[in-house]
Amino acid sequence: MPPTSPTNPTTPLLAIHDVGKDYTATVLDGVNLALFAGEVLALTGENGAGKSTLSKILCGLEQPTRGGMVLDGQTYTPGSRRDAERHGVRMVMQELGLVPTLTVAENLLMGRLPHRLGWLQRDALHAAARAQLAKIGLDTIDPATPVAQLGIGQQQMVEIARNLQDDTRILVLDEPTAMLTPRETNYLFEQIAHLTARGVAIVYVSHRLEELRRIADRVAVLRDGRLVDVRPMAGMSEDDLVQRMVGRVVSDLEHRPRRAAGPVVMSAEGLGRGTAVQDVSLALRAGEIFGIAGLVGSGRTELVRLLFGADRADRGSVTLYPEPANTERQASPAMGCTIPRGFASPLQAIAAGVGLVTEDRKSQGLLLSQPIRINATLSDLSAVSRGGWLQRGLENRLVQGFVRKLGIRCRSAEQPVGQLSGGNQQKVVFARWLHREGRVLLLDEPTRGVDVGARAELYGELDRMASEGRALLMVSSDLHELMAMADRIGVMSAGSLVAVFERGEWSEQSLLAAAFSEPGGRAADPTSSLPSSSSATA
Ligand SMILES: Nc1ncnc2c1ncn2[C@@H]1O[C@H](COP(=O)(O)OP(=O)(O)OP(=O)(O)O)[C@@H](O)[C@H]1O
Repeated sequence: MPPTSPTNPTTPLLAIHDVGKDYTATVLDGVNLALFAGEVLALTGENGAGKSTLSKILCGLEQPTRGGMVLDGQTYTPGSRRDAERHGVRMVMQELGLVPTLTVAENLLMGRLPHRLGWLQRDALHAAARAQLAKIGLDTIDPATPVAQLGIGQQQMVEIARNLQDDTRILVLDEPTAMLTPRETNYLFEQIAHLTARGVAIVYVSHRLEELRRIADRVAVLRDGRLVDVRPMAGMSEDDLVQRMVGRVVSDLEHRPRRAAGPVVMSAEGLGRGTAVQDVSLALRAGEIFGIAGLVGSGRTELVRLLFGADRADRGSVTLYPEPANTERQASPAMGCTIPRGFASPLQAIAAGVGLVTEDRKSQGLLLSQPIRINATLSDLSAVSRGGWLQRGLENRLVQGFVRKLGIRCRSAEQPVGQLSGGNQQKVVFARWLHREGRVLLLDEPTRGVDVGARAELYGELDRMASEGRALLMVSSDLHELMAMADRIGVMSAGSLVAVFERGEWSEQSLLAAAFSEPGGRAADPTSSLPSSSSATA
């Protein structure tokens, strides 16, 4: 039963009739869906199932090829985002729409800035902004702060606050918590409860099933552009949800047995940059996954960037250890090569066998207008050439293998990457590193936006890489994922590595407590038992 609306309990606020969308292929077909005032409707499905396309049609960013919509009894054909907003239909997209150089207040009230005799009324502006921020528990943010100075989680919250207007009737949230801390997520959920009590309908798009179960009244599942199920959330388990999404049982988070760690491959000693990363020391061992937990803004991503040479450290060093002559997996006292302040550039890191997968697809250098084939093999042409000649057959076989293994949803390997859904683009980024010979792979939120079925495939690939003796470092906001996959978990807080737990030592609570702790509290020495190193300039 849909929840009752304050105005009318049975008539939908929005009715979607037989909506279809064709690009070069059909990506939505025959979608019929009713949205009721005051409900949270979860929209879920595998990567490429059509969730974003349907959301964009609701919000005027795309127009349907077939079918139509009725909003409150009136035909609804929004031709643009502005048009949809005039009808009270708003969307918080994954890509933030804020202007970084403007202040929080200016972003919040853009287009509605209070003026008097041509002068901007700053006091009125800040008062209005404060009221809007308070709605979402952001009372501590100064409305005069330029958005660029906020952390990414806070920016996401400002984006959400911007869309919480009094005239909002339908709010579409696309993966809204991807960047949020647990505390910010709670504020958001409280705000959603206020909105639904006022009769606002929420469409909530997410791959985070536990969130969907927590917040949604009903769930709609898309598969291959078709709506395969709409039902009340009450009584649905996560397994039920997964089975409806992918049509099979997926056990993505089985806990791995502890891996046998080999010698140290790479270490950091007192690595730091400004206050973002403060003197971090750690050692990555062949055959193990070292997890990094921490809140948004704790320095996790910055640490990975220093290890990869994407930013240059201003203190400390990185040491690389040669592969031991014997293949036995035991800590070897080999001499390492120490690089003061770490790699000078990503090219240097890649040449040394260090790779990076991040969830930030923009910085991955995906060539959006180029086919999947080119993007997947670009990072290592030697894998698809012989004697300096590109071997088309070899390339095709390799790429077909990735597409099959990772379930990349595409027409063919020749489809431009820019036409893929977000999660499928992420799989292409990952595919790049599957065939590369490398000793260390750094992963920053590698499964963000990736659906549950594909995530299981990625976990299998990480297992394989570890068993082949690669050292993996994996940053993740998903503690369950880290606890299932990692052999050790380091926790960052305020730029410092404040604790390192061995498998079997941690609990969700202890990891969270460390993430919220002040640096200088509990600390472990993660470099104990490091082999010796000699200083050298790379
Ligand atoms: N501009 C476009 N041109 C061609 N195909 C497109 C375009 N935009 C999206 N598609 C295709 O439409 C399908 C649905 O994509 P959509 O982004 O709606 O999926 P999604 O369910 O939101 O996926 P994800 O979970 O990865 O975000 C995909 O196969 C995608 O490749």
